[in-house]
Amino acid sequence: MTPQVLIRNVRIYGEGDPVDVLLGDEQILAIGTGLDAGADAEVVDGKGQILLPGFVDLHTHLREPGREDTETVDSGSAAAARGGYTAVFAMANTDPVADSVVVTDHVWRRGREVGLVDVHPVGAVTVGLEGRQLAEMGTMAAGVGRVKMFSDDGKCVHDPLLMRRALEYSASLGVLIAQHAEEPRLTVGAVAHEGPTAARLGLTGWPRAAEESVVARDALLARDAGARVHICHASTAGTVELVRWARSQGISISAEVTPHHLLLDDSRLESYDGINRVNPPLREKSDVEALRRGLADGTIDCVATDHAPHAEQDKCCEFSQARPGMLGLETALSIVIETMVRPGLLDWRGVAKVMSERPAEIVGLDDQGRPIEVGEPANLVLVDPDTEWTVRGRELASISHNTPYEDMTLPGKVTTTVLRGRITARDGEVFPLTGER
Ligand SMILES: NC(=O)N[C@@H](CC(=O)O)C(=O)O
Ligand SMILES: [Zn+2]
Ligand SMILES: [Zn+2]
Repeated sequence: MTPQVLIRNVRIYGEGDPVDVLLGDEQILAIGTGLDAGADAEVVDGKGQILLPGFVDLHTHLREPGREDTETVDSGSAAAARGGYTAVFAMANTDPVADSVVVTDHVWRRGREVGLVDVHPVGAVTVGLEGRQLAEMGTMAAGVGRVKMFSDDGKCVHDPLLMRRALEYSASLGVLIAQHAEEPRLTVGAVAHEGPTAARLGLTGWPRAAEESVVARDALLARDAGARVHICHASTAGTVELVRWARSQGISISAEVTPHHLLLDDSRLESYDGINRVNPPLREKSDVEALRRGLADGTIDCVATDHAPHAEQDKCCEFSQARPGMLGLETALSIVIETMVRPGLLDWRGVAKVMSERPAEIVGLDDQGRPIEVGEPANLVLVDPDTEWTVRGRELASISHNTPYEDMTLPGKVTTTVLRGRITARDGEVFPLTGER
């Protein structure tokens, strides 16, 4: 049995008067004032803080197996717990690729052993992410890891016939296909957003149409297959418009935006620092604005980090040689506060929606993103909205340090994360089930 946790004087969703919340045995036991806990209960002072459902990340790269020098299930889980996450989806572009139940079950088991966050493996859509042959989605879905989401992320499933078949299978299996929308013929050698900045800097451009053409195509394929499609890391104003249109047609489409696409634009590239290289690339201010508005009005369903750890030698090199990707798990909430809450585009209910409820719904997790009520699973995060902190890559829990926010002072901090009634992170310290960190 999990020892009880009593959170005192906290405002649920940042609304109403402060209350006490008693957690025990995986569930919320009581909500009220002046609650009493057992003698061995852990008491957390929630004064001035906000209680939200634990965050769910549909897009995380944990690099295990294959690049354990850059991140592992262990280190990535620590980053997730510190960032307020209670569930993450670990992308399939590992080495070996997660295109078989052996790999997906391994990732799931490692996650359970570490116990800091529920690590849900994402299965590859095609064998080896090569885009030629469908992977055994059904076998992965039936494994102990119960794969619920499939993606070739890192690469686009660009063959329309294969994508169509994948969508058809996914509909019958009841799983989700997440597409990295990138028409590869339009992005040969591309390293930066195609626009005035890339032209001036002499960087090969990645046009918006490379993303948007695949979003449009996949919306139509999903319509015809009677399937759902999820768009990874939406980065352009046009993608927001296309998702809006598709939904108005009754098409089952969902989309995520990353924190970095909500905050940063391609003016960052002036320094030629590889830290700013990411797929899809940082776009223009007008795209950032459209993505924020799209997230605020629900056209974009959720925030997903695309946490992409890379080794120093793979980032600290010529811009065009740098690997694309940025850390995101520990900074996501602060970026959402900075870009959405502070400007008045989202309230705390809205944060709960885009960081927890919608992602859980999209992928069909029934124990996450739940209302904060008695009897519901105790997967929760406690947030101090009034504090500020300065990001230092070396102080993050990830093995890699490639944060684009180095030395930036950001608002808001996760103080405590609770998974099934057990504290997984508190004031930056993490509490794994295994002692081998
Ligand atoms: N986002 C990135 O720039 N990189 C991701 C792959 C991906 O999400 O496309 C990675 O695996 O490093
Ligand atoms: Zn991607
Ligand atoms: Zn990714």
